[in-house]
Amino acid sequence: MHILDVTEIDHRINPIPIMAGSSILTNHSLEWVQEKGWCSPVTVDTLTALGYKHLTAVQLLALPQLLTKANTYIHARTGSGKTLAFLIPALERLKAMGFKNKHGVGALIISPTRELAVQIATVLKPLAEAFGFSSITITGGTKAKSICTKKGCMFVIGTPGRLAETLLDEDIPCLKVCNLKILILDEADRLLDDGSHTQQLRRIISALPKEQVQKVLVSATLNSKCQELSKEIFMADFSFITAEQHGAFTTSQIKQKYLSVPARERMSMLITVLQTLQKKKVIVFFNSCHSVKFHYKVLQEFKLPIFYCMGQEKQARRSSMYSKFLEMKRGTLLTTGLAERGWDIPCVHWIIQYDPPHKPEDYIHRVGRTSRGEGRTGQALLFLRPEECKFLDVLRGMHVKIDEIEFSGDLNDIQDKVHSLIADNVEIQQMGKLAYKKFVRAYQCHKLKKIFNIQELDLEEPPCYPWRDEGTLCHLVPLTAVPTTGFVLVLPCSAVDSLSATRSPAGSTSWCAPAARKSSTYPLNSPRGGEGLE
Ligand SMILES: Nc1ncnc2c1ncn2[C@@H]1O[C@H](COP(=O)(O)OP(=O)(O)OP(=O)(O)O)[C@@H](O)[C@H]1O
Repeated sequence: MHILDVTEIDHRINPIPIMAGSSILTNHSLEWVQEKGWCSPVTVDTLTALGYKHLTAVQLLALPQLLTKANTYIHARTGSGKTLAFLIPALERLKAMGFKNKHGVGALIISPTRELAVQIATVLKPLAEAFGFSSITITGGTKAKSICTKKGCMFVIGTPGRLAETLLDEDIPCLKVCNLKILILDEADRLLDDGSHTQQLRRIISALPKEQVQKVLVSATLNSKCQELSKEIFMADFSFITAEQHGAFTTSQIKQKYLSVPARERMSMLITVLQTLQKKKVIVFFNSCHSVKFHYKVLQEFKLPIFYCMGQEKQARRSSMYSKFLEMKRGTLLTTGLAERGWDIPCVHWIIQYDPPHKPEDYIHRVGRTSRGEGRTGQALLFLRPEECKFLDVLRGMHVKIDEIEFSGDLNDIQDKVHSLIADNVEIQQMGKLAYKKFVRAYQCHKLKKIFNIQELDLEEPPCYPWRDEGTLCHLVPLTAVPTTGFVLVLPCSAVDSLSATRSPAGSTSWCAPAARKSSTYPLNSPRGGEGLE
């Protein structure tokens, strides 16, 4: 396989293209690209009207490469302009071959989430209109009738499940794919890593022509597993282009930090951090929807400017929360893996990973939601329990530069407030129990089991939520290992009976207020000279 990287642009294109420092842009103007014959005046005029002047490195690499019709993997760090890198050549190729709306679908773009599909459609819209090309988006909830417009469907963008259903539906004849020329998988590793997506992808591919379709797979993290699987699914060879000379996955403009916080202090620490960042635009990642809801409920009580958006909720609410956050100047969004990939939300100042990412690649995509485009900066904060700090070695192995941050301050007041809030509110208790079950389940299924090992969690402290119950932790550890002091505990009778120190007088399911706990004070300065929160 031929691997073309950014150093090779220097041979192909003079002068050396990359702008100084951490810029994602090249020195090459749109006019220069047009003179090379790589794009038409209509592309240049439209992009210029939108405020673009130069191509980014990945765009400069992808354009001549994709015009050759070769099957290609496109790799470049998060926020470096991969969307236009695959859209511009697709438009140019269809134009060059005289593809018309009447020929049916010319380019099919698949994305793992609805939000990302809509985002790609938004980037495509002005360009497609300028070319006179039609485009439609097919995601969960799209009605078959609305698909067949008079304008046609030259570009189709969608999510795997709904696309598979629609393309295989013979009652929707306007979606003619027999002339398809280009198939693009955005966030390809996510699409190929997920069993249900892969199944839908296979169904889609079965409906496409076997010959003539150029396949383009795009991601900031194209691992070898994804490359092997794609070769098997498509039965094709690929070229690999990367805009990263030193294997970087994220821009150096993201200041990445971590906090080592014992389990019992995590919630108070999160509240403290969010109180400090009230005037910033922040995304906080959790590992389950139940965890998002539980933390939302608790954080609301601290009058923080928060809201949530996650996968398992009605599309209308999800879309409205997404649009709201898009427009906001400040505020905190609590979310799950839904927002991990591709979201191009302007001016996000901070990314907080409260629950560890499921895979190292997810870390890269999560922090990549800040510092996007040219000249933008941002910060990322990873919460780790002390026993999880081995994860830092994995990140550093992926060229992630991450420093420790420490706080000064006493968390006791907030901790007391959280405990009494939970003790007084049955609804929050129930939400917390569910969240805790999901947390344990997610932890058990973690891809990096040697690091995120449920058996190695500090069982003297509650792992994440201030209680455990028989259905979750007690089957994982001998009951004797369950601590009897230092946390709020809700246990069913059987478990409570064996924990005399926490037994309620009635002997029924009990709620025990926190007993004496260690107080913790965080020194002001980071040992490695890191900064505090800004
Ligand atoms: N040539 C360009 N000049 C200036 N800004 C650009 C250019 N191309 C793209 N951008 C901006 O860069 C930002 C990130 O682009 P895009 O969403 O395509 O990134 P990406 O590489 O797909 O990121 P991710 O891997 O996170 O999905 C967008 O806000 C976009 O407007």
